[in-house]
Amino acid sequence: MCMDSILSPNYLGATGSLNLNPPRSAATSGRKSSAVSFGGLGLGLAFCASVGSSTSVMGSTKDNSKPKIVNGEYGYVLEDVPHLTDYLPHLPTYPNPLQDNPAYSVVKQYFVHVDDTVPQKIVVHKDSPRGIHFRRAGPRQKVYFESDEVRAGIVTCGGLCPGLNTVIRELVCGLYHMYGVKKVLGIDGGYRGFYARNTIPLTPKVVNDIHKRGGTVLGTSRGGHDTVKIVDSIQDRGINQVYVIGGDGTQKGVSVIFEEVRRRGLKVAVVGIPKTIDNDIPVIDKSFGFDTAVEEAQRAINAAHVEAESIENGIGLVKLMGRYSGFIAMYATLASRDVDCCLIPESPFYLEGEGGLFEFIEKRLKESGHMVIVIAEGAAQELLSESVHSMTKQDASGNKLLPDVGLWLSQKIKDYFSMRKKMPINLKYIDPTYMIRAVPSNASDNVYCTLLAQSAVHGAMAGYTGFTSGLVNGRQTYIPFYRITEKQNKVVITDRMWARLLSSTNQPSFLSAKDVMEEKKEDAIKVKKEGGPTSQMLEDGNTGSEVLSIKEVSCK
Ligand SMILES: Nc1ncnc2c1ncn2[C@@H]1O[C@H](COP(=O)(O)OP(=O)(O)O)[C@@H](O)[C@H]1O
Ligand SMILES: O=P(O)(O)OC[C@H]1O[C@](O)(COP(=O)(O)O)[C@@H](O)[C@@H]1O
Ligand SMILES: [Mg+2]
Repeated sequence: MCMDSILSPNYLGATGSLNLNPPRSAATSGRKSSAVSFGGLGLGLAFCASVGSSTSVMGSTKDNSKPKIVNGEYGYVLEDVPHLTDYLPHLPTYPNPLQDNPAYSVVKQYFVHVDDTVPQKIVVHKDSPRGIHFRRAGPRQKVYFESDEVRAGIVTCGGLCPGLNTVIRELVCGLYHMYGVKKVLGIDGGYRGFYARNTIPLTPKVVNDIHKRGGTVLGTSRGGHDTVKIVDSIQDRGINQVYVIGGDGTQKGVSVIFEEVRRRGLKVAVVGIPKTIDNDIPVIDKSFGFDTAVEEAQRAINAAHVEAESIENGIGLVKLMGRYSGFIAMYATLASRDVDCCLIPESPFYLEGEGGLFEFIEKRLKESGHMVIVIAEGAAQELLSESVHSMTKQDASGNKLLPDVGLWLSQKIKDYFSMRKKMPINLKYIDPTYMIRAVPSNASDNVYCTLLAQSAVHGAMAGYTGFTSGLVNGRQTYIPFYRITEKQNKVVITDRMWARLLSSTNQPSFLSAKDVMEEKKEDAIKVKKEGGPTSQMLEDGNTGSEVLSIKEVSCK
């Protein structure tokens, strides 16, 4: 693939008329901005806006980096996303080119109404407040970029995930075909590619077939996030729309890039697209590639089952990804029905004694002569640290490197049954870790990636910035970065989904009744304090459909 020179930045912008992002020498700390403006956004809600923060662009002390919260009646809250006009109030607008596009112009109400928002909670009680809402994604009547003014940059960061190439493809094609944007650059090899590599020119022709391949054609990396160098590069290359595809770490990175872009007063829309095989990003219904990963995991589970049932006292042990969240293991188990026991980081277990794992294995082997165990990579870490001498190592992004729980558990099971119980077992350990994330995305993930990418493009063209494009309750939305980065999404083991898993595998919960009661009591206290509904899931509000949603509302 041919490379664009690192030394040939385009400072001028194709229109040559209004250049808001001149080279760095001219773009020092002082730059214009004043009051936060909702003018261009048509925020016609009769609500009070509480906006604030503290940039000092062009000497203005107007506070505009705090959350944009709009309060309405009956407890309605809009957690809005920033807009370029928050700090560049006099930007010109242009009619959306889609209005002349025959494919779209026939669609009734194609443009999203300015007041459309999506509730985070869809299960409510008679008296509960309307709660948090996010801005609905989609094309707007007016855009803040002319087609030939746009120079977009796309980067993929962190671990691989099925669908990365589809998102890249649909960003390029969406920009090109919907908005006539011809200049799109791929950043090579993650964040550090902004300042250490040449860019890769992307056109619909170049990306035409990439969705059929796993991985990312742009390459990826961990570490290397240097905010100043990245924003210098954005400025030097004349990039004015940045699309960053990545997980929790990446979204933290893009949020500081956005802050720096705003501090410098640049007309640059900064957009995150959530990627994580572990599904550990909060708020969104699920992350792209997750379904594909769960589907691919079935192959490993099937193999483990075939091996286990073909031999006396056969045990198939499968390790699946999930550093802190056991979603892949949980959904792969629920989908398979061949799994006898699923072990995840959120549900601590113990090996020996009454109600422990060994007792359950013995029981299952006696009942059916074989069993399949699925374990998430982050499970049992507290047990491992007791018995494995492990130095705490980190990857380049600062993520803790975990010792192999699958190998550890295999050894423990073998030692216990063969040496101590004198009960011969045949254990086969399968580790499909990288196989489930290196595959191309399946059909439904491809559709999901397309919607995410197109929503991101519509948002940037409409001047929104500092947002992550995400699916909430089945609707595409724009979510402020802080909502995505503030916590990790985890399986809630006191929720119905985990209960369903337990009733499907009939494994022990490894929780004594006392523990469950205590957890419920803590939940009740929290609810009382916060005045919210009855579970963490209700607070998160991720409901979706019974089958499709990852995080489910439950009433305890
Ligand atoms: N707190 C942070 N602030 C800024 N950049 C970060 C932060 N955490 C991670 N990053 C950067 O984000 C990129 C991806 O992070 P990583 O944790 O490896 O993967 P993921 O985004 O998939 O979780 C890396 O280049 C890393 O340097
Ligand atoms: O070997 P690598 O590339 O560091 O990836 C391993 C890790 O990537 C993950 O899939 C998650 O990574 P991300 O946070 O980058 O999505 C973990 O489950 C796993 O521990
Ligand atoms: Mg991560």
